[in-house]
Amino acid sequence: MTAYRPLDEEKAIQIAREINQLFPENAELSCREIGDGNLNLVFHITDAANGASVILKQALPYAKVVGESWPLTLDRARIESEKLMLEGKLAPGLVPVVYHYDAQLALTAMEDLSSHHIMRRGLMEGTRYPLFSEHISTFMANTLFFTSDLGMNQQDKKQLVKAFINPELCKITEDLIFDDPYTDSPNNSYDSHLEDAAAALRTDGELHLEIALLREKFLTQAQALLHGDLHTGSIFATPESTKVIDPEFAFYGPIGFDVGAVFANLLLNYAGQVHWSRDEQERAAFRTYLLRTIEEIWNAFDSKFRALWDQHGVDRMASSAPGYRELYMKRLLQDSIGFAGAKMVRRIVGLSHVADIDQIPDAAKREAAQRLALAIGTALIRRNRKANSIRDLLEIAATREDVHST
Ligand SMILES: Nc1ncnc2c1ncn2[C@@H]1O[C@H](COP(=O)(O)OP(=O)(O)O)[C@@H](O)[C@H]1O
Ligand SMILES: CSC[C@H]1O[C@H](OP(=O)(O)O)[C@H](O)[C@@H]1O
Repeated sequence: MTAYRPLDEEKAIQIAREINQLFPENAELSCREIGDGNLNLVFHITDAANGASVILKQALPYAKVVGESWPLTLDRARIESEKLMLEGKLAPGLVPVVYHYDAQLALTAMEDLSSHHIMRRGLMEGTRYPLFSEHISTFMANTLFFTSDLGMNQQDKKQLVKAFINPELCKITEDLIFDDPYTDSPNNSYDSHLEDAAAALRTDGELHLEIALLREKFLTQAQALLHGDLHTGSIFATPESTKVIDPEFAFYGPIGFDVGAVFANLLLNYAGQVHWSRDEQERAAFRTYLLRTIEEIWNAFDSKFRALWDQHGVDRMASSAPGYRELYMKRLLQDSIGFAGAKMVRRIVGLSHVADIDQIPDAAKREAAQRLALAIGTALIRRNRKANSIRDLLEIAATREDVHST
């Protein structure tokens, strides 16, 4: 049995050689550590002879972004590999293939997706993804419906809840999204020009009530097996293809948390367009594209989820009680809007930010993007329980304006 040890590039090559059938015995392999996320090591290994390649992802026993002072369970590597394999069955073609999982090394060998781009980067460069709404709505409808009490055996579901208990990673979300931004937490991090906006978040009782309710949902509602961190940095895309990676935050939670994550990250890019677009015309066009994408995602998700319910629903009461389905879908929409808002706010004042905003070099433009993201995020949080349609979200985004400080 191999004991756990963090790999370096040389050791990663050795491990790749030991994994059956990844590479021919005498292959000349090269390796680069390419991890740019907050938590893990990611090794890209290539065979010089034919360009064949593989990704080895290894969990560290602490959060990489903070260091050894923030210990973190290695079990997240098991959760990630098992979730990826389940997603591969429920949403074929929309996740990388898992070749191998090593529990001792907390390591997953998976398909190399370097032919794709991280979607966050693509959006920052102005790339459009015409099939994204189709793909991500299928991914979410299939993975969420078939792991919920609506779409799977309810006794088996309880076993899945147990297998995906993920307390340490849930605690990160509970703190970073549903607590820190609303108090004077040492985890928070924001530009000094935002002090007034950050202070306002700490004293806004109406906002705190909505966040407390969303937090309660996140803590208690085992509705479906979530990806748990479905942001555009966890999506590889080309105009033709979409692949979702990095489900180490997976657990049984409220469906709107995944849907809201997608909305939030498209809206963070929307705010960042104050810089990423070349001129006002391009900005308006790209923002229209982003809002249209959100609308398409919701509409496609809603109709695919309902169709799965029609064809594969297992819960007699849920399928037959008059008005239940309408209420269920309306609550999903409201939750998605609320969680989207919470996820936007945390990326501006909390511990971990997004490149769409942080990599804006000009301070005045960055501030405009940050304030726009906060204005949209807080408005979504306030609206969530009153929302009736995806148009509520679109109207909120479209009517908040860029505010330049200079
Ligand atoms: N299957 C893959 N194929 C190619 N590159 C990958 C793959 N998985 C991860 N990466 C690269 O590693 C980076 C970090 O991966 P990610 O899973 O997001 O790590 P973390 O869990 O630390 O956030 C990604 O942004 C991407 O550049
Ligand atoms: C200390 S973890 C902060 C943050 O990082 C995770 O993102 P990723 O794994 O994609 O880098 C997650 O969003 C956490 O909230």
